Amino acid sequence: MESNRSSTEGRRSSVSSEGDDPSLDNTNVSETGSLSIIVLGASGDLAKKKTFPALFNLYQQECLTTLVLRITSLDEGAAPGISLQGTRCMQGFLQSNEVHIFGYARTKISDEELRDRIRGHLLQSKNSSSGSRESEDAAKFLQLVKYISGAYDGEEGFRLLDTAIYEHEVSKNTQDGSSRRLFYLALPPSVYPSVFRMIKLFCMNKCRRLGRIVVEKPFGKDLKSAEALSGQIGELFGEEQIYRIDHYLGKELVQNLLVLRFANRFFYPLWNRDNIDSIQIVFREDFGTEGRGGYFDEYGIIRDIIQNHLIQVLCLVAMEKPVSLTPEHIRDEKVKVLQSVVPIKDEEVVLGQYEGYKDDPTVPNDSNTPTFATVVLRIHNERWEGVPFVLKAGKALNSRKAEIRVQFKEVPGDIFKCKKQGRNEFVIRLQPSEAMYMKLTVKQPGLQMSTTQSELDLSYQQRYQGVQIPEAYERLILDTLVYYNSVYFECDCITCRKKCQTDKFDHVNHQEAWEIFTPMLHRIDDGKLKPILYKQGSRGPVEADELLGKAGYMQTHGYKWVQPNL
Ligand SMILES: NC(=O)C1=CN([C@@H]2O[C@H](COP(=O)(O)OP(=O)(O)OC[C@H]3O[C@@H](n4cnc5c(N)ncnc54)[C@H](OP(=O)(O)O)[C@@H]3O)[C@@H](O)[C@H]2O)C=CC1
Ligand SMILES: O=C1O[C@H](COP(=O)(O)O)[C@@H](O)[C@H](O)[C@H]1O
Repeated sequence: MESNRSSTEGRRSSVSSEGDDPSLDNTNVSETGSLSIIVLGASGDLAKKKTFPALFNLYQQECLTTLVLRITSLDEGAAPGISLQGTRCMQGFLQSNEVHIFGYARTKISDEELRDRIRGHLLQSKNSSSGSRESEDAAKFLQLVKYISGAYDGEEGFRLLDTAIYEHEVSKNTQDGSSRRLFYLALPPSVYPSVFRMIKLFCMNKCRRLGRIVVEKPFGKDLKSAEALSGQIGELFGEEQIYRIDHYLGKELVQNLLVLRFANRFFYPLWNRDNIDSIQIVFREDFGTEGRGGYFDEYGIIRDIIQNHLIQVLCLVAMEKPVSLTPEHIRDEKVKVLQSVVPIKDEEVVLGQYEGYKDDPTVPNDSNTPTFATVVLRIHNERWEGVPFVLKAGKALNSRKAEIRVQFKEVPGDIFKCKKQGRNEFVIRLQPSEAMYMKLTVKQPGLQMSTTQSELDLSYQQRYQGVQIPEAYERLILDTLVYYNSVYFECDCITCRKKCQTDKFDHVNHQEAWEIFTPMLHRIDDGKLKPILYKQGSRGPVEADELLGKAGYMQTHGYKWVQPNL
């Protein structure tokens, strides 16, 4: 222990004295070193519900892949070595012989207590038929998890963390400088600045290219703080080391949006102001802040969901066709959309706060924080002038759902009087039960000539039976790891490096998104815009439905989409 510690400190002092020596940015270093994933904020909600389960799934997929490959190789008489190597390069998921996971937070708990907190969440999303193998895998996975307690702004904790990581690296015989460290900040952004500094000072390994930082949304609290945060992180780390995650971009049906819009002829002529009357992008949750009051009250629903998740979806729905699928080209088009959004009017905003929100001891009694918001955005460009984009997000509502609802205009000169059946709608259900369905008017089957509302339905569970749709965070974390392991890494030119990054990391447009929301957020922070109380388990304030009506949305009465049975 003593010798490890002193060697860590020796290493550290040489790092700090070398400062920004370009030789540290050694792009030729081997990619074979041990991998340490450090989850900061390991005691929290994101870590237990999403980060650790995603890591577990990646860990498990590696086990399964290896197994399947062996069988395939034997059956086909292929050389097993080649197949295995090929898969490792392509997928490179978490290899138990080289990965270690470190949780870090202030809460004083033991390794075992952290494992107990996580265990149930690892198995929650799994189907019970493979129960005992899952539990065995979970037990093995949890043995890779170690916990270190410390402050976010104190040297001591980060030195302990560095020592623990270093011990792991030494145990894997990793050449100094070739170890990989991925720091995942599952923390409220208010602590990012000190955490960035501590990581840089005490935990960043020698080879700059092999140290990565993953940061969560919201990146800042408004335009000014986001710019300040960018400046702080930019002084300490290279842009290629930073991954800004928006997990909505990793959801299957969000990933599908570009394909849907730009690989299908159907949508081309219809996707514009001549045909579309309104677009809603909706996020609903049927639970409240549940122990996250300390984080949530500082941010509120607009910073938590609308400024990032829903605005990213809006960009993909509204943008023009990018020149190609490279992240730069996609970002260029997204930025144009954001820059075309006109300032939000107070009369096109409804805020809500659910009754009982302030019962959380971490929420102040006079909190003005919205837990619900409906905001109408207007895009001033040739395609969308006059079409309201209604963004709606709420906690403690009557259901959990995220969807995009595109409502078309009425048929001109309607000879069937089908107005009463409702307008055509195209709905993309992001979750739960991924689906796309088109609500349309058809002849009621039978002898008489009457019309009814029906749907063309693509329900994923039914259409893609047996296909396991990955959780958003699996994709995202895998991307950061593929960036480490990828065969593309052989060529280090910037274009090849970027190949392995899809557009799930939002480097640019958070600033434009903050520009849209900052004035309204400041009015809320100053108490000039106030939330209306709504009952838990309701649809939110009735004023929000009224605003939707004013924006032109027409509800189809008597129609309800029923998820098809298998
Ligand atoms: N929860 C979710 O489902 C998702 C969350 N996110 C993002 O992840 C980040 C973390 O969210 P989440 O895990 O839900 O939040 P939590 O409130 O659970 O906070 C995470 C951890 O951070 C520490 N912490 C909390 N508040 C403070 C504070 N004011 N100062 C210092 N440390 C604090 C606590 O650890 P300790 O006290 O032990 O140090 C806590 O366990 C946020 O940016 C959020 O937007 C993104 C997607 C989904
Ligand atoms: O980013 C966040 O997302 C979750 C909801 O994520 P989902 O993938 O389950 O829809 C939300 O609960 C949380 O408040 C927010 O920070």
